[in-house]
Amino acid sequence: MDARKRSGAVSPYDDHPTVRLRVITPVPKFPAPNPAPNPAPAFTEGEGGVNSPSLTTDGSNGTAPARAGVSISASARHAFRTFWPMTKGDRLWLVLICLCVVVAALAEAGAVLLFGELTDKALQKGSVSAFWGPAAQWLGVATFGAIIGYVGNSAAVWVAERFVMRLRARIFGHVQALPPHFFQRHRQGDLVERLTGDVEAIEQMVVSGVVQTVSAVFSTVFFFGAALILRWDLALATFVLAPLFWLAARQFATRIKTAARQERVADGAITSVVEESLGNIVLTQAYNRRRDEEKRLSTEARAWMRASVRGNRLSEMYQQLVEVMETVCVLAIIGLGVWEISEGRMTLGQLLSFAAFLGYLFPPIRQLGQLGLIVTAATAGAERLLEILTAEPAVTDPPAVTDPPAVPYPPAVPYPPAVLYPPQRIRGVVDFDRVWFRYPGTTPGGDTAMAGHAPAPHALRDVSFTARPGELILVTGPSGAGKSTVSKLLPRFYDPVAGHIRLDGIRLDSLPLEFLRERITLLPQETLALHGTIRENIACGRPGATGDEIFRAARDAAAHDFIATLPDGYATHISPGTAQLSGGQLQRIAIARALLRDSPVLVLDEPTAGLDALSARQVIAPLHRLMSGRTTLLITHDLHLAPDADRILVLDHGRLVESGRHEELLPRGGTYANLYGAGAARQLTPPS
Ligand SMILES: Nc1ncnc2c1ncn2[C@@H]1O[C@H](COP(=O)(O)OP(=O)(O)OP(=O)(O)O)[C@@H](O)[C@H]1O
Repeated sequence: MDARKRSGAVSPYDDHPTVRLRVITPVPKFPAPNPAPNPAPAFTEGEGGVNSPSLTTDGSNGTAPARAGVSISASARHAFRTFWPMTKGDRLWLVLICLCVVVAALAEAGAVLLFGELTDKALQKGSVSAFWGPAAQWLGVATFGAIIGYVGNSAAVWVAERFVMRLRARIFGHVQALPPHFFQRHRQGDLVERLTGDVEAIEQMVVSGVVQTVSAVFSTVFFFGAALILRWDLALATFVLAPLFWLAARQFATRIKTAARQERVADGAITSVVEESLGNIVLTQAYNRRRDEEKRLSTEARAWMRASVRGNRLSEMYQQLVEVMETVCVLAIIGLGVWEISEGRMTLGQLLSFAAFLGYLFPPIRQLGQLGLIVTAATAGAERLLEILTAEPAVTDPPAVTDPPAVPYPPAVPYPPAVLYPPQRIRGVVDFDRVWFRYPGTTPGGDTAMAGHAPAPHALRDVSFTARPGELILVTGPSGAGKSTVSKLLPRFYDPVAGHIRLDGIRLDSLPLEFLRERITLLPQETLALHGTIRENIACGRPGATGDEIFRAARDAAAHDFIATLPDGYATHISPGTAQLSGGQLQRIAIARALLRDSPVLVLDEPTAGLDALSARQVIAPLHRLMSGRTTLLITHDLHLAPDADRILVLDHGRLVESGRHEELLPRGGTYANLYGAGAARQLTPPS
């Protein structure tokens, strides 16, 4: 039996065979963006929900130093307390695994005692008949230990993977509810790294860490107990040396952690560079940026290599130092043993058993010292995840209510006399009532990135208008005027900072989010495709739609004909950024999806942007069909549809500066007339 091997890992960079075989990959430590102590977003035991307390996100890339003033052990305790509740449901398994670990350690201690007996009774005397009894017992104990070890290890892997799966699902669920600006401020590669590597690091602390601690503590107790029984005086002399291992681990902890943190940050940076580069391959090739991109990757790869080499070198140094210390201890004990044998106070079997116990005893002691390294490395991962978990969604569901809101808004248009809440049917009256809005994180003081800067102006200032069912409201204005912001407030990606938005007289923030988003269809500027077939891409407008309904929607969106010419027709696979379909074709699939959704309110954000004249013409008719009978907000620079609009809202610097029909606004010679004139001039100007 290889004592070193069974003892498990010697550094955070090694495998840990005793409990589970996962490479421990320590992670970088993130600062808490709030100066105040950060409350843990505890996973509540009952439903496993995530509280999202006061932490704001700062877009940090993880290279910042550790939280000032918070010791490693305090942040480890904080992280453990935060994630431990997630083991609920598996705790009985954990107890069972720990029992297996304890029994396996006991079996090993028994096997070593039997080895001593075998040496004294059979080996030293050269008696074959005395061999069989202890040999059979040893084999029995070893087989029993192996079976228990197998059961324990398999269960540990199962529980650990379940924990990882559950934690990843929770974090992913939380990330999906975060507002768009969160994703603009975090590189995708870094988020991917957190959802993979960091999640596994937490597992190392919460599940494997607990099992490893139990294993190490009990192994130490058993082997030390057995050594005491054999020769208490030698055993005590050995144990005096135990703090040496702890001291060595302490010396290396901080340096190993720093290297591990740098490696993890570099890992995320490499993923980001690859993703960004491949996602932008056209630009890269068209502008001959290949070498620049290679240089970018090489810079990150070098940082990763440096950190990885440094981490492994430290880890190796630690291992070798510990081995030398062990050798010194073993030699001292053997020297003492030889003296004891020569004096007739000890048998050879006892000495060999004692030396074997030492071989078994050192690794769990070393492991206990080194558990600190594993935990501090995992703590860094925990902090990175906590940063995500404490990022608050910009909007939340209202508390479940069945009654009408306490203060009903006096409707600007006649409503049904009794409004059920949430109403059975939404007519689609959209009402902006003195709405002010500023993007989160653009206020100085609210975001470290903004400190020392002037406040960003409000994206919307005191905007009021009403859109009724069947109306086409065209929202236009110069670039940066706040047009797209209107489209983000309606499906509640954000809430106004002042004023209210209402749907059929009900404040949006008092409607369940899912309910609201089912009734407001947004066609964003970028044409969005999901991974899947064209049929699935259309059907996601209304899950459960029949084949006929999908075909009808595709026909009305003028998409059926081109889909039918594709080799796999509706079964053609597309994905985000697909090059198989043109922008106009993708837009028509998006229109088919929206038609199928059949919601009373429609928000179209630049539906013809990026399309050539022919493609733009091809989507106009389907768009008209889509808009018919609904409340439509059409956000656009393109004023082709302006004469058809029931009202045109002109925004400038976040303010609603003009409102009226095309023929009313044009003669005023204001912002609208300028925009319309500029658009017409653009079309009349021949390309140079
Ligand atoms: N995520 C964001 N974070 C901070 N500020 C933002 C964000 N998105 C937009 N803004 C700012 O809000 C203002 C309004 O932006 P918006 O996108 O609504 O303008 P727009 O009229 O749609 O412009 P364009 O016609 O160029 O699309 C701009 O000053 C813009 O810089």
